[in-house]
Formats: sequence, structure tokens, C-alpha cells
Amino acid sequence: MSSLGARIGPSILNADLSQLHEESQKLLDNGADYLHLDVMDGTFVPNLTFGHPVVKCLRNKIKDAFFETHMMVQNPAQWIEPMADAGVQQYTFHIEPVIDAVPMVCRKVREAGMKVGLAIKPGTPVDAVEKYIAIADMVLVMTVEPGFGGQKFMADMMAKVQWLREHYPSLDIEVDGGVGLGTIDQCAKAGANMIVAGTAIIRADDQAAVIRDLRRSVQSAIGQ
Ligand SMILES: O=C(CO)[C@@H](O)[C@H](O)COP(=O)(O)O
Ligand SMILES: [Co+2]
Repeated sequence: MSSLGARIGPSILNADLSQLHEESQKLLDNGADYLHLDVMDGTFVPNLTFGHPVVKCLRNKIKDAFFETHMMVQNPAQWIEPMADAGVQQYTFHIEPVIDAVPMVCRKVREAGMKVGLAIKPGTPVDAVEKYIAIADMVLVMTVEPGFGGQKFMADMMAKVQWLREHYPSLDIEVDGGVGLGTIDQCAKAGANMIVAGTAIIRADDQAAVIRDLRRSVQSAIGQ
């Protein structure tokens, strides 16, 4: 994934998970650039989703899409090898539960052959992640409290995105939570280039049109 391309990665969290393969394939057929797979452990966040066995089954059905796992888990180091084995290409984990061990987790993710994404919750300041940017491929600025889809976009998170873009012009910056056609321009203007959207795409009558319009907004902001 090249730096600073506009990329749209739908979250399948609010899809019909009994139809995970079909829903995922539909998103890719409708123009998704990658799949954002939300993994929750019931401890770091008060919700449960799925783990590496389900991701592996999905990979067996979908051979060529880029899989990012958004690891909302208390112990991200625990799931690195199983997720790599399941065919994940980018392992995005929250720095909050491992704040003293971020370099070690990054190194293990890379040794397992995956890209490194560093995620921060709304209450985590951007300087908490800044010192690790050199050893990461992407920073995810959460625009809702992690744990659930369908929440309201937190516009005040745009200051973090803007700061990151000003200081790191070629960094991949992802936003996640409450992003849709009504909020994408704020994200794009602030400098996000990797866009996660769940409800806005999953519930759309015309998924392809929403994905196209999200991408256009980012492309026009970055002059692509
Ligand atoms: O990580 C999360 C929630 O914790 C997200 O990926 C959401 O699942 C995105 O869903 P919407 O907010 O776009 O509905
Ligand atoms: Co997510």
C-alpha cells in the first residue's frame, strides 16, 4: 500500500456476520481498497467480535484482498503469529494497553511479515504515538470510542489528524468511527488518507457510490 494514496477500507462490524464472506466480497466488488476487520476481546473494549480462526476462514475464500485487523485487545502481542498465519497484511493495535512495550510489539509484527498500524483512542494525545512513528507504517486516529459501530463522529479528533499531517507529510493516516458522506470532508481536509467506514457503507443502497464519493473527497484534498 503506497503512502498517501486515498484508500477506502470498509469495516464489516455492522454487516450480517453470518454472511461474512458474501458481505466482504460485495464490498470489494463495489470498490473497497482493503478490508478493515475489527477484532475485540471483551477486555480492552466492552464487546466481542471474532478472532484469527474466522479471519483465516475468510482468507481461504478471499485470496487477494488486503486485510487490516484493528486489534482492540488487551494483549496485542498474543495474536501476532496467529493473525499472520491467517493471512493478515496489516496489524493495527492500540498502544494504550502496551504503552511501555510498543517497540517490541512493532518489531514482532514486522518479523511476522505484517505492516504495523498504531491506533489511539480519543482520549490519547497524539504525542503518545509520535515517538513510534518511525517504526510504524500507519497511525489510526479513532474518531469514536472503540467498541461499537454506528457511533457519532468526534470532530474534535481532527486536530490530531491535522497535526500528524503537518508534521508527517507522507505518513498513512487512518480515521475510524462515524465516518460517512457527512463527515468525510472534515477527515480529508485534516489530512486522513485511509478511511474506515462501517455503517455508512454497509447500510447504503448503493455501496459503490458511497465508496467512490468517499475516495473522491480524499483524492481532491490530497490533489491525487
Ligand atoms: O473500530 C471500530 C469501532 O470500534 C470501527 O471500525 C467501527 O466499526 C466503524 O463503524 P462505523 O462507526 O463507521 O459505523
Ligand atoms: Co475499527
